[in-house]
Amino acid sequence: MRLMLRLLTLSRPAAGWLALGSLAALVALVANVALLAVSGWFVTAMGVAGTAGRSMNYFTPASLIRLFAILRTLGRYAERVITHEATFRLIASLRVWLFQRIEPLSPPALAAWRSGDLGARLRTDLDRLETVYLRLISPLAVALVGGAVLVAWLSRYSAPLAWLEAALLLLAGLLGPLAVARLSAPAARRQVTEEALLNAATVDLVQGMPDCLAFGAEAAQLAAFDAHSRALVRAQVQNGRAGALAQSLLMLCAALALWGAIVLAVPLLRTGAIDGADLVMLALACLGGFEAVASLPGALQGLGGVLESARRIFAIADAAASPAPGGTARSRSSAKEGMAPFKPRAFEGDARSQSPAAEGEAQSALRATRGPAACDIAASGLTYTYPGAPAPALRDFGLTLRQGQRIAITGPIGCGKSTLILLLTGLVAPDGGNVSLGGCPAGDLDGETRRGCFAVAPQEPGLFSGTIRYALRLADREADDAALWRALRTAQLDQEVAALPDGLDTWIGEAGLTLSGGQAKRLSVARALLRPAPVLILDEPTEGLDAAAAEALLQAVVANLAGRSLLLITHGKAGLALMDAVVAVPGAQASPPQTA
Ligand SMILES: Nc1ncnc2c1ncn2[C@@H]1O[C@H](COP(=O)(O)OP(=O)(O)OP(=O)(O)O)[C@@H](O)[C@H]1O
Repeated sequence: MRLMLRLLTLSRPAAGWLALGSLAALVALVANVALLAVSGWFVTAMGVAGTAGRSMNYFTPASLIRLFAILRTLGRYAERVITHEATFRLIASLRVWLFQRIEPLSPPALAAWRSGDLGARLRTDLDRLETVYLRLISPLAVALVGGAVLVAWLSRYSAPLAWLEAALLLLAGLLGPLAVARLSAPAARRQVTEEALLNAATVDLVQGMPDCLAFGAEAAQLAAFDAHSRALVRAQVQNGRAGALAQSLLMLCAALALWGAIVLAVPLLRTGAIDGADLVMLALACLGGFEAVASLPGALQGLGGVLESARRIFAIADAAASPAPGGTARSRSSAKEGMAPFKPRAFEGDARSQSPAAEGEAQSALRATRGPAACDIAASGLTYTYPGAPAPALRDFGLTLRQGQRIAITGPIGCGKSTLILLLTGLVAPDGGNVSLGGCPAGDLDGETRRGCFAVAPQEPGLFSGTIRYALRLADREADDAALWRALRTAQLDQEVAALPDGLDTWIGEAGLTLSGGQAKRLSVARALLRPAPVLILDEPTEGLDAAAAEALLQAVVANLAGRSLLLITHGKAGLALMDAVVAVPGAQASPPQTA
């Protein structure tokens, strides 16, 4: 019930449209029942009049039939257009709502969800909510009002007939389907879960295919896939049976209503309270009334699955809203209440990088556009443990990086160097310690402002399916081709891109699969260079490059920093001589600080 109320609350923006669509559906329903009843009455009355050799006014019923036929068509058209439009808009906005809710989930929190399962929640589960709005709420309202109107009209002729119709409508449209839905709820829930599992297994299978083949594990993977597929089919069959049962009950009740109407109306005919044409009209109206509840069995039967989808959607939305373990959930709002919004100082440059030699092309490009803001970083006592991890990934770490400084972070594998990036950029909240950016406590900044301080080339480059131009413009949508080529040149990738037949328009495939590891890395570096942020963070940018290429890349990057700070995370020796200091993460052997 709570889930249903939350779903109804979410539909509030489209409530007006859904009400209008329901009104159109009501008009179509009433017109249809009236059309059936009046047609039956008219044909019978004409037959009786013809047999008796009497004349009758057929203009009025013929006009009514035409009117009801037009109203039915218009009503159905309007109902389809309005409710579908409203529902699709609602689902689209719900998708954005959910995306905005999960966006602040830090990468480690999102890593707990399988990507296929996340996709299923964002797509299939959300789409399934359409059933609630389109096939349940609106039809239920129409059935209640339309059924009440019909029963009230029938009661003018015969109270028992009205009661019988009401009882059968209730049984076929509500009680029966609810009972069937209750019986089939476990299967409905299983269907949703199995669909999601199959989705996740499909993604895993496709993404991990090369490894499966390499290790000869494809049979085991396919067996798991097959098991989910069979479980899904079993759940679908059970649901199909339950649906057939509810539909059969509906048809049985409609037939009973027809026969009940005849049985109850015959005595009225005998007493002269109604004539033969009225009897046919009442019987057909009773039968036609079942259109009001025709869609409810299917909708109610799917309710278990819909509620399961809603539960899955709210589970992930609530996970994003609840505080991260040991810290607060990342802020989605702009500055917190009462806090002054972060205003980065205008960038004035750094003496070390202001020499004409050091002032590269990137600097002039950045000055021509927005120019970086200054952002001194001061971090102290940073400690973070990943959810479920037995020990902190980073413990009591401190760092000071003045605007324009270049610092290398070194340390052994797994000592928390990449975790430091997540903590600085606010993608995870520290369990302990503080970060200040531009003299402002980082916790007071909204996510966008905070992330705006950094341009990051992560250890695992996140490249979308698209062209090289598309990948680069993710960092700066306004960057022209000249700027893209400058960034590629600094990242030592321009010659390789220029040699491609399509150049910047070369398609790099899903996750940059058509690129080598080193090329993907350098593309990610070029992308970070394009972002006009005051702090550049490069996580193992030289991985996969030989010593000379690694040195050349870092020399070019440093020459084109244009006053930006550089945080270089590295295992290697390349570029260390260009740094102002080398900081070892606790636990690692500290290298003596070096000056450029
Ligand atoms: N999402 C995660 N969930 C749980 N533990 C994680 C997660 N990401 C990293 N870790 C763990 O945290 C520790 C620090 O990881 P991190 O990637 O920060 O190390 P690193 O110093 O960058 O390693 P490398 O030198 O291999 O790049 C490691 O022990 C790692 O296994």
